[in-house]
Amino acid sequence: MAESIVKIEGLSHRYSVQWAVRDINLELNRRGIFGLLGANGAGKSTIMNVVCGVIKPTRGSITIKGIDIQKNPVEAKKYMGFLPQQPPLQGEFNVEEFLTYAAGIRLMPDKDIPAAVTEVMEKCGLSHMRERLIKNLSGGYKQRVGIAQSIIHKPEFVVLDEPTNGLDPNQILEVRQLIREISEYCTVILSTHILQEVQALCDHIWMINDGSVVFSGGIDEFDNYIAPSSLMASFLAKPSKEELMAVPGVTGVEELDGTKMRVRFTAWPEAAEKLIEVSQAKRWRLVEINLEKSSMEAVFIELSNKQSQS
Ligand SMILES: Nc1ncnc2c1ncn2[C@@H]1O[C@H](COP(=O)(O)OP(=O)(O)OP(=O)(O)O)[C@@H](O)[C@H]1O
Repeated sequence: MAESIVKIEGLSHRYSVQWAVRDINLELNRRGIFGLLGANGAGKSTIMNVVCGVIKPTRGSITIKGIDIQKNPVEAKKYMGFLPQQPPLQGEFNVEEFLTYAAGIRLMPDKDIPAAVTEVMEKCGLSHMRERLIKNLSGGYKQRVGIAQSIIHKPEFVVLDEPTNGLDPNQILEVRQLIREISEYCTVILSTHILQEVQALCDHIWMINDGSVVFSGGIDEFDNYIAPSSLMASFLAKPSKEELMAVPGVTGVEELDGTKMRVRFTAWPEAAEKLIEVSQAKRWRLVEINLEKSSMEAVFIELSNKQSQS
């Protein structure tokens, strides 16, 4: 197995008496965009802040490239970048000055800073804004600067907390494209409560609910998390509702337009197989059959009601 880039073991954190996250175990050892998905208050920011060394966990350990962030934070932080929910920008600086300052904070050698600033401004589409005061930038450009400061030192991985929050639709698309480009040379962990965001960007989802991981898997697995329970069938010799209800496993029938019927069932795929078999035997002339999958929103709601790791 490849060397782990980030390893979270037994992470639990409480702010006062209440646990914000409990017993989180995650490991990342490849490039890609990993989504940390969860409703507001699920615990995403707490996990991100702990992973980035901003807060010390009540329990558990985090290593970055094998380096313990609590024991050796300066060394561990060389390998990571972080864009918090509120980007740490300085409005009175222009873009170039701010990125130079950010590179200094990252302890980059002085001689390497000008070239790194030029490179990151190019990567993030900021070169033409280099002299613009940050306070005068649009939301989308401010977010680009926030992302630029997180990757200026060429980290192995970068953590982006709600990176498209508050942006307009065009800015969202531009920032997503930038994140895709960054993921070609850097592992990205992205926190969001927006399903379309994970769908558009992520290879892998961890869903957090009430401080625990309730799902870990690919987008397709997430999409197929709820077993289908209805299908749409089109018959040229349409049977009656009663005839369809008599097919073993069918629990409900709804007439739709023209030749179409919606058929609900309990067991997948047995009920659908049985429906095809009976259709042939009774010459209902079944010409189309489509499974009706649950929406990602339905999966999100189902997982939001789940309590612990699967
Ligand atoms: N500084 C704090 N003091 C006390 N409780 C906190 C603090 N920060 C977060 N919490 C609580 O911890 C839980 C997890 O919060 P967290 O901010 O990690 O969730 P989140 O998934 O990032 O939510 P959001 O998407 O709204 O930022 C919530 O119940 C929140 O109220």
